[in-house]
Amino acid sequence: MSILQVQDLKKTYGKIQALKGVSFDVPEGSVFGILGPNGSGKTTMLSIILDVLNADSGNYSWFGKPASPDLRKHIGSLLETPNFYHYLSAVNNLKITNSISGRGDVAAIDAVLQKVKLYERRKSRFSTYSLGMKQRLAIAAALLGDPKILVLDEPTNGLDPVGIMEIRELIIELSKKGHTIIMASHLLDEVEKVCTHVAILKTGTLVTSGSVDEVLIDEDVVEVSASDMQQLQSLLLTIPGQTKVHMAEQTLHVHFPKGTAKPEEVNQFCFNNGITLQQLSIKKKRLEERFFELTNN
Ligand SMILES: Nc1ncnc2c1ncn2[C@@H]1O[C@H](COP(=O)(O)OP(=O)(O)OP(=O)(O)O)[C@@H](O)[C@H]1O
Repeated sequence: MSILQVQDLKKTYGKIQALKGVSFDVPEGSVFGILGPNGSGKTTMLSIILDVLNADSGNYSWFGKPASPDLRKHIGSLLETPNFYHYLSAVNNLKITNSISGRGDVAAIDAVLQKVKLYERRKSRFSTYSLGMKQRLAIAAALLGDPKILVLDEPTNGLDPVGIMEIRELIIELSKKGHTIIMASHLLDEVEKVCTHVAILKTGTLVTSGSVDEVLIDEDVVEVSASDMQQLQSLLLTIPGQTKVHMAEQTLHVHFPKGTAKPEEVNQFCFNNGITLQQLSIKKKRLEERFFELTNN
């Protein structure tokens, strides 16, 4: 079931077309990454689906219904880092957040601090926290009221590798606990590690969306090597069905249309033609490689 359906959203700022008719669906339970180079429209998209900004046209629905204040209670969000009080503890900061937003109750504060693994440090001043802990507190604030959905804009921005890893683990943990997470990011390696689905934007246009596997696998690539690489390359150019053969570092990549490569047939073909393969594997594309292919960036 789709938790969010976005249909043909358009938004301009003066002469700038930030979104040029973007549509995609976010499946329930997914960790959905919205990716794109700087200025591609990620923040504009998140601001519209959170009702912070009005679209010029198009629509979106949460749980199959148009946005409403009641539905909004099921969505926690983190668009900008909240202004926490430096001299107050996590607990007291969240009490203030709670009294302003009316989300959750004071009793829920301990629970959200446990979820983001700040419970042990709940009484320490905010000023003593690492950047990663500060970001986890911001996510705790978004979790008040136990929303089914979390919308996060660049949740690892400005963090060091340890902070990034903490947020990654937290997102995976929250997903396991049943939250659907929608996050904008430009850290492709991180997205590949945490996201189940992605939408890729380029200058306001959706380039592709779907499960990470669907987006990554646009063709099959078999990676092979043998003692005589020149001879192998000449032979592979004659194998039925291949669309491209090229040398990549120490191996040869043989491309086939999606879903058609059969490694055992490649092996048999080489063997029948007098070549014993030293290596044979299906090559999986990295999200980074696919992203650059799709956005030409
Ligand atoms: N308030 C605004 N006024 C004018 N132009 C804007 C405004 N906000 C965004 N834009 C422009 O709209 C386009 C999309 O911006 P947006 O911030 O949505 O992209 P983004 O993908 O989130 O970028 P980044 O990764 O740099 O945060 C950009 O060209 C940006 O300059």
